[in-house]
Amino acid sequence: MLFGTEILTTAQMRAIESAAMDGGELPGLTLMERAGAAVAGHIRLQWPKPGHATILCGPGNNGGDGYVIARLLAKVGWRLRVLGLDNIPGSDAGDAKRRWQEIGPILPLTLATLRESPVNSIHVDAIFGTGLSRPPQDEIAVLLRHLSHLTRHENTPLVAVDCPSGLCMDSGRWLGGDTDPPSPLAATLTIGFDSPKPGHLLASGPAACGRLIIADIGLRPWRERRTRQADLYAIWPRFPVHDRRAEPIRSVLPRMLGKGVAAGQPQDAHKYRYGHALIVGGAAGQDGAARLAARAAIRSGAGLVTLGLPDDITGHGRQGPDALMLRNIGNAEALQNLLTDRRITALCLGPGCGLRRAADLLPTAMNARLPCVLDADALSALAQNPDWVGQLPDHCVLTPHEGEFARLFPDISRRMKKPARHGPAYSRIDAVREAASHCNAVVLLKGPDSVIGAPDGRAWVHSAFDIPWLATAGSGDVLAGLITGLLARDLPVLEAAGIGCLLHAYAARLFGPGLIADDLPELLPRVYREFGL
Ligand SMILES: NC(=O)C1=CN([C@@H]2O[C@H](COP(=O)(O)OP(=O)(O)OC[C@H]3O[C@@H](n4cnc5c(N)ncnc54)[C@H](O)[C@@H]3O)[C@@H](O)[C@H]2O)[C@@H](O)CC1
Ligand SMILES: Nc1ncnc2c1ncn2[C@@H]1O[C@H](COP(=O)(O)OP(=O)(O)O)[C@@H](O)[C@H]1O
Ligand SMILES: [K+]
Repeated sequence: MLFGTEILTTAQMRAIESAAMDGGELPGLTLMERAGAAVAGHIRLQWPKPGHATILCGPGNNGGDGYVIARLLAKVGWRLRVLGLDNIPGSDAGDAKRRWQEIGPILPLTLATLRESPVNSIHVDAIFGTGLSRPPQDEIAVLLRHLSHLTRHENTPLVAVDCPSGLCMDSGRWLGGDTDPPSPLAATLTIGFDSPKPGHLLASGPAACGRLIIADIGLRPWRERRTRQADLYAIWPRFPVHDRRAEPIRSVLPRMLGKGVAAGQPQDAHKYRYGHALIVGGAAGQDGAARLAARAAIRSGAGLVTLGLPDDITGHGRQGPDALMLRNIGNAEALQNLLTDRRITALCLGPGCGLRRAADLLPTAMNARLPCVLDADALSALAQNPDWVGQLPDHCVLTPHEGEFARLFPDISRRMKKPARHGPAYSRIDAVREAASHCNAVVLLKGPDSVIGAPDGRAWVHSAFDIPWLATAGSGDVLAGLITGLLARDLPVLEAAGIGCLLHAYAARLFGPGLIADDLPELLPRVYREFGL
């Protein structure tokens, strides 16, 4: 099942470009003209009145795009300063450069020439693209430092061609050497080509790119002709994509979430057909977390949801929807007894559980061999007992935030945090894939750039940089409950985690700032309506 927008690594992008060029069907210079024309077109949309532009052209094909942009803007009345370096003779970039030189001069790409640009000039960064493999050095490093200052502190508009220079497009991390620390650019607009790259969506990428647009340069036939199945998707693009590749997700959702005839369900369906989720929470004072999870589970469309709390608090007056069933789960034995009910189809352990209780209940929860979500304290209990990692049931989702991930997978986390000295740098996607394969479970590493990885290597990225208000106490508990509800409803495990992540963020997007976690489950019916369910 494929949906979302495919993310291409830089190596995959290069392979697709080569396939197009090698067949002679799409010469490199034509691709470069299309890339340059796409950027020039978006510059004109953003600034309809011709003004002044400073185009910074690097040594490779990214620089070649820059010369095309210069030529096309000059044609429609823009005033230009073009700064460039030597190009490899005979390259497409060399040809693009010569065509520009028939119109105007090229000044050296140095700090001194950059400083002479008029203050009202927009700047176009065509220095490095996906070919950057080591940290920028010497004169270019100095120039990028100044450009970083202009974009971050002087509000200089910057248009990045493919990506802001210095960013590793496989990880979204700035490449930095020992002597030249990274100079983070903050572009106004980034125009990427054909498909998003990991660097557009992860880590420092989104803040560096500003508004992201993915432009069509006619590579779709070669992208689709590949024999290997795609395994990396952006599941909710916050960027306009040139074609409608994101569309299928809308058609998959009704099938997965809808109930009744229209969704292909038998007409005699009853609540047990939609699953029974068990959410196990903790002691008084912390029981809110499990209550939030249970609310989300029942709003996921699960047929029944049971909230299991310790003996001492289930009797203390009810809170939350009356639709929830309450059970006393005082210890592992009580959990074991409850789990003999074969109608329970998924389990969530962790939110508000407390570490001791989570550690006490976790072996029993794992032994049930049910689809399950382990969150919060259950993850800490797992981190303290690394032997248990090998005993996780088949359909298991771990939902760590960065701190929990570091406790669970300290070596992987250290690799992810080591300074990025060369590309492709170790990314959140690499880390999650490694973790998922290590524990044979789906791992959802939460954050503004959530990555969901399956043990078979499939991975989905969800970008939530546009909704910082989702980072609010209890929102992770809601996510855990929502995923549990979807698992109870028999969604495959990667889909349950990914779609849970998507619906959760979509609810936050609908609500806007001021959101508290309690609002999220109540917004789910509106989210389903927006998806046409
Ligand atoms: N025909 C193609 O392959 C197309 C490429 N396009 C553009 O080309 C870009 C990729 O081009 P390239 O692969 O030439 O690479 P880039 O233009 O991104 O830059 C890499 C160039 O700089 C050198 N380099 C790498 N790191 C360096 C460093 N730290 N200091 C100094 N030099 C360094 C590399 O050896 C290479 O020559 C894309 O981002 C896109 O903008 C587009 O024109 C579409 C078509
Ligand atoms: N900066 C951010 N922007 C958008 N979403 C975020 C950001 N940081 C975290 N999130 C999301 O918010 C939720 C927080 O979960 P978690 O850290 O478990 O919080 P809690 O334990 O308080 O429930 C996750 O879904 C995560 O992906
Ligand atoms: K660039």
